[in-house]
Amino acid sequence: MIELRIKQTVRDVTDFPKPGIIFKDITPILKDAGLCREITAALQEQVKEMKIDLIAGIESRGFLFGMSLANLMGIPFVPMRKSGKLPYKTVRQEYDLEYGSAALELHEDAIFAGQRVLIHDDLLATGGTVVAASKLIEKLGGEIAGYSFIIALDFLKGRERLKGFSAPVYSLASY
Ligand SMILES: O=P(O)(O)OC[C@H]1O[C@H](OP(=O)(O)OP(=O)(O)O)[C@H](O)[C@@H]1O
Ligand SMILES: Nc1ncnc2[nH]cnc12
Repeated sequence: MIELRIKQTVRDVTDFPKPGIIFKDITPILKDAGLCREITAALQEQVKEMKIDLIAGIESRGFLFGMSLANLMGIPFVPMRKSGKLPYKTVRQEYDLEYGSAALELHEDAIFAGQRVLIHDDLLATGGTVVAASKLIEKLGGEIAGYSFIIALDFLKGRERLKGFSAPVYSLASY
């Protein structure tokens, strides 16, 4: 079962990047090409009945499987990046993290009004990042079709923060 494979492979790193945080390190997954293929296929299986025009992936770990998934589905991928990284005109949203604060940006021509967007990230924790990503998509007139994560830290209540966006939330492994 994919959830068990993911949990057996992810590495817990205590006190990173700050004391008290147990960091879910997905880099061991990336070394297992077979598991990466299975994860991408499982992510696709969860959303295959949905109408999705494009996938928006969140820097940096959301790029890894977000791009693979978009490629498998034959649809575009757009990167949502941390402050100051995108070269063209952007829309911007500040947010708080489990361990700090940051801002996300998106090229203003990345999404057209009415396009249905699947937001992908590796991990849902407090939901601060993905709420900021959702606001960026709505600023450009996009519709949020759903949310796709590999891991959800359910004890941090990120799903509850996403309720206001009325879109399904999928994950492959929950803690
Ligand atoms: O639900 P939240 O509490 O907002 O946390 C989840 C976010 O935190 C991590 O990213 P991070 O900001 O550490 O950046 P990285 O992907 O570049 O490592 C993770 O990849 C998510 O994007
Ligand atoms: N505990 C955690 N592990 C990995 N990424 C995270 N992003 C936010 N919290 C995290």
